[in-house]
Amino acid sequence: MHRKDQICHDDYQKTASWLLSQTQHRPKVAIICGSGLGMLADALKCQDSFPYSDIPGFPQSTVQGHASRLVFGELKGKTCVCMQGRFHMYEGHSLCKTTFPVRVFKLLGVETLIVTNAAGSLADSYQVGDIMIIKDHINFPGLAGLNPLNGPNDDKFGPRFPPMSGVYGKDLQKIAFDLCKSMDVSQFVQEGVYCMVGGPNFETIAEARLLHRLGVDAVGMSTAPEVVVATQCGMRVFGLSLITNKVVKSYDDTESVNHEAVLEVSKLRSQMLQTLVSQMDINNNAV
Ligand SMILES: O=P(O)(O)O[C@@H]1C[C@H](O)[C@@H](CO)O1
Ligand SMILES: Nc1nc2[nH]cnc2c(=O)[nH]1
Repeated sequence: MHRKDQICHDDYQKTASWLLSQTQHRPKVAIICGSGLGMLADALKCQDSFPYSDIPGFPQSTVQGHASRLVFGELKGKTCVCMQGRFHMYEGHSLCKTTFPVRVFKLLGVETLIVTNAAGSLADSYQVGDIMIIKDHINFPGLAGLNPLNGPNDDKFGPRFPPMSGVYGKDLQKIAFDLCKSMDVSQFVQEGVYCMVGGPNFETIAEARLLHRLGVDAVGMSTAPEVVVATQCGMRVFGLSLITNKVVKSYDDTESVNHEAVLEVSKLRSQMLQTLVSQMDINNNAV
């Protein structure tokens, strides 16, 4: 029995079949664009694009800075599909809806998922504008029982109890580091642990201190559910956080973060991120 908010295999298949009937592209790589990072899709050649409102079964994005389009195209010889706008739990979507596109991508034949997000830094050494290569995540909603894999397991997508160690592929991280060196931007590049919180409010100072003590380098409101679902169905995952602000950890600090500032920094660094993602040699499996 499926609960009302659960989605069955046929629902994913219907959306995938519709997309396959509308485009000749057969993507192997999917890219999810974080807040203000939608221009990553601009690098795609021979584009076919679909507003989410035209795609059967697709959720709608409600957040400023997230255009609602799925863009197919070629990137450095790879066929890609790019989400210009993701879905967040705080928008009121169930986690199944939030991650709906990832399973659709699996049915399209996608093998690698690239996730990007805007995040606030806890690590003292990070600067606004840095790019953090995600080496692992803490899924706070997941630890509290809010998991997109809850409910009856669909074995066609993967096992009931998928392991989550080594989720972010070391090979792809190394490719990214090497590329950053050759682009001469290593000084802006970090490697760290991303933590998803539910949002939509930003952190209190006590929460920020807690996350810092837990070893979190950057905090945001997305990504982990998508990565969990992609991992369960056997995709390789690579993740990037753009550090849009430093999370306030001191009661003496009078600064505070807001979404407009997040979008502003995203705009400033989106070109570098676009170059990095578009130049990554995903097919190179060298570790
Ligand atoms: O979609 P992402 O994770 O990039 O969006 C972040 C988290 C919130 O949605 C928003 C806060 O400004 O940016
Ligand atoms: N939770 C959270 N999400 C963010 N997204 C961008 N910056 C932040 C932040 O400081 N905290």
